[in-house]
Amino acid sequence: MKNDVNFVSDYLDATIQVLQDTKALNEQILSAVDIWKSALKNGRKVIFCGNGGSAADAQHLAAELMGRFLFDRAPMPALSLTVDTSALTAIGNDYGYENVFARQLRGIGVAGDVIVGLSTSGNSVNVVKAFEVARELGIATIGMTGAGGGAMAPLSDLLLAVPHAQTNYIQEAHIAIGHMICAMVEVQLCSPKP
Ligand SMILES: O=C(CO)[C@@H](O)[C@H](O)[C@H](O)[C@H](O)COP(=O)(O)O
Ligand SMILES: [Zn+2]
Repeated sequence: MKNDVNFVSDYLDATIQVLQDTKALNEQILSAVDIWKSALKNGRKVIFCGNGGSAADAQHLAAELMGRFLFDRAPMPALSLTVDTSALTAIGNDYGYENVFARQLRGIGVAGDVIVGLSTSGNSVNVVKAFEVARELGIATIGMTGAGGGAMAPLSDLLLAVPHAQTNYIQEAHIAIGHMICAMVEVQLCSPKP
């Protein structure tokens, strides 16, 4: 790979292809915008979770809403369940890693919130368990996954399944989708501060 002169070009071609194929999710992405907007308009919040690179994406997207995306405006309530190392280690240690998101969601989630679970396989058990709790509490579930959606598919009110099977390419499409949703929610819900 070190001497593969085509690697960069081939990699980017593959990324571009996955992003092209992600256009097939147009309707679902617009539906996600409506779900986020409706939660935020009702004073509810957008909650994110995921593992590894998807944990980074979860935090990244929550920060776009709490901070700013394209322009200065009021903060939108959002958080990621991946950020509190004390909660993650205590819950992981005492109740098992599979419960790290579900237990936090049970603690802070209320009906009308929305949870966005990012998992390229769709099979990360801690995200699946969070979706089960969300269903119990009346929290809308948006799954951001790879092709098929795995175990999250039947638990997702809305599934954004990037049509690819390889984690890195799926993650690259996830962050593009997340950014698009943030942009549309911000423009449709907020006025720029004068
Ligand atoms: O970022 C990457 C790979 O690009 C890794 O950290 C990756 O997120 C981890 O292996 C995750 O545990 C994968 O979990 P998931 O996407 O199947 O839920
Ligand atoms: Zn990664």
